[in-house]
Amino acid sequence: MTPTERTHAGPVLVLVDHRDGIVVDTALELLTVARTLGTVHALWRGDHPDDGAIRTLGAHGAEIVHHLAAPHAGAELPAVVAHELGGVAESALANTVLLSSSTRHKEVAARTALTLGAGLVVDAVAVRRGADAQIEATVHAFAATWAARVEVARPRAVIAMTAGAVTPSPVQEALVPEVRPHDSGGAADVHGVRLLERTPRPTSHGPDLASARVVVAGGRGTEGDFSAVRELADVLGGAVGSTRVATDEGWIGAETQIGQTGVAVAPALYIGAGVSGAVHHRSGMQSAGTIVAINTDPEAPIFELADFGVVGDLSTVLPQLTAELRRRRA
Ligand SMILES: Cc1cc2nc3c(=O)[nH]c(=O)nc-3n(C[C@H](O)[C@H](O)[C@H](O)COP(=O)(O)OP(=O)(O)OC[C@H]3O[C@@H](n4cnc5c(N)ncnc54)[C@H](O)[C@@H]3O)c2cc1C
Repeated sequence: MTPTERTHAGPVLVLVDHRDGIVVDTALELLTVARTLGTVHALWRGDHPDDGAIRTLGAHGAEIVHHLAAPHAGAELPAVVAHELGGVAESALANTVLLSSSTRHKEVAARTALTLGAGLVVDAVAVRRGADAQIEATVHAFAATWAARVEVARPRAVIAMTAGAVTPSPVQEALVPEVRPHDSGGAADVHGVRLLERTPRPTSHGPDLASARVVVAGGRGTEGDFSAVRELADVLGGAVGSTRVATDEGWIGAETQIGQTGVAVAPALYIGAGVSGAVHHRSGMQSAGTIVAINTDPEAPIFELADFGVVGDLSTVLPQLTAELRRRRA
């Protein structure tokens, strides 16, 4: 491959996640990274972004917002999102695509890379340009016991970034992005899959787990009673997480599971209550800024990585902690 073939120059396209029309933190993180790599384009799927959302995107460096109404059934299927993301990347001449490394978006990332013939990196915690403008990324491998630096060896790159890996920051002078409408490209079944049924799962009213700044997780030690975990998460404005034991037991929804086969989180604060710290769980939370462990067993492996530990019964410690936080806030 010649140096010209290897270049990743051109705009960087960011898939923007939003909730009820409000840009989520992970999207702001991606925009913050994107502008260190090149001109920033954002892809907004769903109802037209309102003025506030467009201002937020401009404040974080987006020069162009591509809008795709995506009104058809099955619009959220990864095959469909990937098809549309790839199409917009082609039309915008974007050789680099950034999206969040959530479970669903990893599939979108893989499919988009296939569509574009791009090099794919998932679970990236940092992205930069190398000496010859190639995209390089740092990924955490083997339950985050290794940090690996990789270079994308194709002219195009699709990078899925771990939530919370960077701190989002606005540009000094906000941009006023141009909004470009796009066609959604037809019904879902043209992409080889068709939506048969959609059943919303009951979710907590707290922030999104993958991008939450505070996560309070409960494990087997809760014995199925997550009320103290939820109360502490509420008072801290955090998300509730869990171990696989807790989800396998049916104590809490599978969408809260943190770890190798669950969600990877990197909050500023992780509190684990009745969680042993098994390697499969650690791989999803050990990038947290500060780790607090509450466990009756002083030999529990989670204490090896905890910044603060309490050896005690969570049914006593959590309510005390919650009460003290409430008292201080009052
Ligand atoms: C292929 C594979 C993939 C997996 N993927 C995941 C994954 O994604 N996420 C995940 O979490 N697990 C995963 N697991 C399971 C993982 O290996 C562990 O079994 C699991 O994380 C343990 O959950 P736990 O900490 O709740 O339970 P345990 O390991 O049983 O630990 C419970 C802890 O609670 C403490 N405790 C008990 N009572 C109290 C109390 N009253 N107060 C305070 N502490 C108390 C105990 O001392 C103990 O340390 C996976 C396993 C496999 C094989």
